[in-house]
Amino acid sequence: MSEPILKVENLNRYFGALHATRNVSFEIMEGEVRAIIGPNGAGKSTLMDLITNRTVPSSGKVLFRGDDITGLSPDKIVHKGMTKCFQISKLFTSLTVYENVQIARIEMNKKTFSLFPVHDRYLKEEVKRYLSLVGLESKMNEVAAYLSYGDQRRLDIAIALAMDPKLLILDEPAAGVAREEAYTLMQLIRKLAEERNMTIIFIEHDMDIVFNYADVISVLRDGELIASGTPEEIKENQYVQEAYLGGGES
Ligand SMILES: Nc1ncnc2c1ncn2[C@@H]1O[C@H](COP(=O)(O)OP(=O)(O)OP(=O)(O)O)[C@@H](O)[C@H]1O
Repeated sequence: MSEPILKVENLNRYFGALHATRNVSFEIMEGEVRAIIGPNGAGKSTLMDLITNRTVPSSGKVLFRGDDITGLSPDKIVHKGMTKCFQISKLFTSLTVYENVQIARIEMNKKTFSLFPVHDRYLKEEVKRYLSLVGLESKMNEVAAYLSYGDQRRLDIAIALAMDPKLLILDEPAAGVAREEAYTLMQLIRKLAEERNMTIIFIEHDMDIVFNYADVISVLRDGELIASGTPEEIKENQYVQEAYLGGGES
């Protein structure tokens, strides 16, 4: 961890009269695993949509790897190295596991090396490599629709990895999977982050996952960033204690 890979400066977003993101500023260091927490409607998804420019900010800036990416198309942002998983599943459920990653990789290669088409054999090796990173190589010929939900999430991660992200944004990685599987997925995500020096931002409601797997936690309330710190620091935060840890109960 050295340089900030992402800087968010005074981001605001209004939906009519609703101030959904209030002057949010923060930095994320390269290689960091950052959790974003906050109650329903706090503005977590809106903030991620502003960072990936799926929602245009009312004011403020997003800097990624030193470049101002505010207003850049989501597609161009992916090619700069920022990918988001899980919000809208990109899986083609009637295709195989292999084909799903192959399509993502062909798309990525097309835009990156348009003058030099990638050789079939090389592409096959690449796809297998992404599948082995998430433990799905042995299931590569299975149809995506028939995978377990946990394996579909792994496939979603493999597709995201095929975009070669420097920053991977995950929307509730633990949602909808059994506790064991949630921990396994988070261990996988952390391992990938460490091995590939990838930065992770994840939105999560499950505090066990958040406190076990984040390096830094940011807390949103009513669109405002009210605290950022290590799990130990955030555990001491009065609002977090009251809202999440039962500290406010009499
Ligand atoms: N497109 C939109 N139009 C109008 N209001 C919106 C829109 N998107 C979000 N909002 C509002 O902005 C506020 C923040 O919503 P957001 O979905 O970002 O919260 P969240 O923290 O992600 O919530 P959750 O945990 O329930 O997903 C909410 O009051 C929501 O109703």
